[in-house]
Amino acid sequence: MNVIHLKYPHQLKEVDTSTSYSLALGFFDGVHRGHQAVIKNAIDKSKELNAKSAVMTFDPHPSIVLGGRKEKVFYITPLQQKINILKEIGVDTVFVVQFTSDFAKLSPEDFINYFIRDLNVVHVTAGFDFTFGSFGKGNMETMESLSNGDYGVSVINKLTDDAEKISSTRIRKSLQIGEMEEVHKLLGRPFEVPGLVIHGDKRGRTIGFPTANIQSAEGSFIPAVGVYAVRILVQNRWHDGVCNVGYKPTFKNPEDKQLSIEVHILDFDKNIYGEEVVVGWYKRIRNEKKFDGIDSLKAQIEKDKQEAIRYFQNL
Ligand SMILES: Cc1cc2nc3c(=O)[nH]c(=O)nc-3n(C[C@H](O)[C@H](O)[C@H](O)COP(=O)(O)O)c2cc1C
Ligand SMILES: Nc1ncnc2c1ncn2[C@@H]1O[C@H](COP(=O)(O)OP(=O)(O)OP(=O)(O)O)[C@@H](O)[C@H]1O
Repeated sequence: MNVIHLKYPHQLKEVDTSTSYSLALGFFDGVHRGHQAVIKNAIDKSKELNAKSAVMTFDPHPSIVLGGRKEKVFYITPLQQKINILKEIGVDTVFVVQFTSDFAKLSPEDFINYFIRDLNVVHVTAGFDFTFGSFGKGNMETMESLSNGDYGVSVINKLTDDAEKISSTRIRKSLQIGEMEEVHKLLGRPFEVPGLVIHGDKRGRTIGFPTANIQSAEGSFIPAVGVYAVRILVQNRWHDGVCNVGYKPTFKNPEDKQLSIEVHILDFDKNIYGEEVVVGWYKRIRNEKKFDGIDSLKAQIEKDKQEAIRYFQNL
């Protein structure tokens, strides 16, 4: 898959203008099921039209440049992870447009001239609520009416779950409260965080539950503090586990606000310090709490482990 970075006013040096594209348009944070429907349509059209399939996304998130959002925007899939997922889906080319204030000021007509016509796009796919151009003045009707027959347009209907639109905003809210089963359902795959196994305090093995301490990749969002059933990808194999996200109040001073992510991997006894891993999040089991001694903590972790085992047996 080809990744092409563009900045307005852009140079088309990198873009092979003899190639035509069927383009899916949007920010696509999370590449959730709604996004997948948009991208699938662009891929299907590319085959019909003998064109390359492409996704145009933006970086950073428009809200960072424009402001004006009530809720905090963090990335469900930071750019590199989004690119990896698009590659897996089978997209031929990803255009990453740098979202600057000059870009944001483009009129809908100019956006179409520079980013659709100049790139030799023969078909545009976006969702029913896609807007573009300064103040979001352009919508999918504008996209169609400004085409002059130069490109075709597909508008994807609203994909809902429980009668509510599947959206990046909705998924962010679920992540913040640790609703990982909901996130899984809306994304169409578990939420994943890549990271590195680092050294912890080495207390885990002394209480019978050794843990891999994970330093998450920069820019990753960590679900709410608590205990979760997770899977962890180690050396190309997924293993079931139980994960604690939190501050270990049983052992640590509450002032020491150092958030840790640690996974007790089931049936596993290898040394994996320094390994790059991916944590896949499935189900929130409980909140983290302060226990009055090691024995009660151990008993609770054993229960957490049994709950994770049951969960994965029924998945
Ligand atoms: C499944 C699981 C649940 C945990 N729950 C708690 C908890 O509720 N409260 C707490 O203080 N620590 C909790 N811990 C963290 C343990 O205190 C921690 O694993 C232990 O201190 C070893 O960590 P270290 O060697 O990295 O310091 C949990 C750990 C695991 C694996
Ligand atoms: N549930 C959905 N059904 C159909 N199309 C969708 C859906 N969600 C997003 N899209 C389309 O996918 C593209 C990318 O959308 P965008 O990145 O704005 O995602 P979003 O989930 O709507 O985000 P936000 O929560 O920030 O509004 C756009 O063309 C958008 O219209």
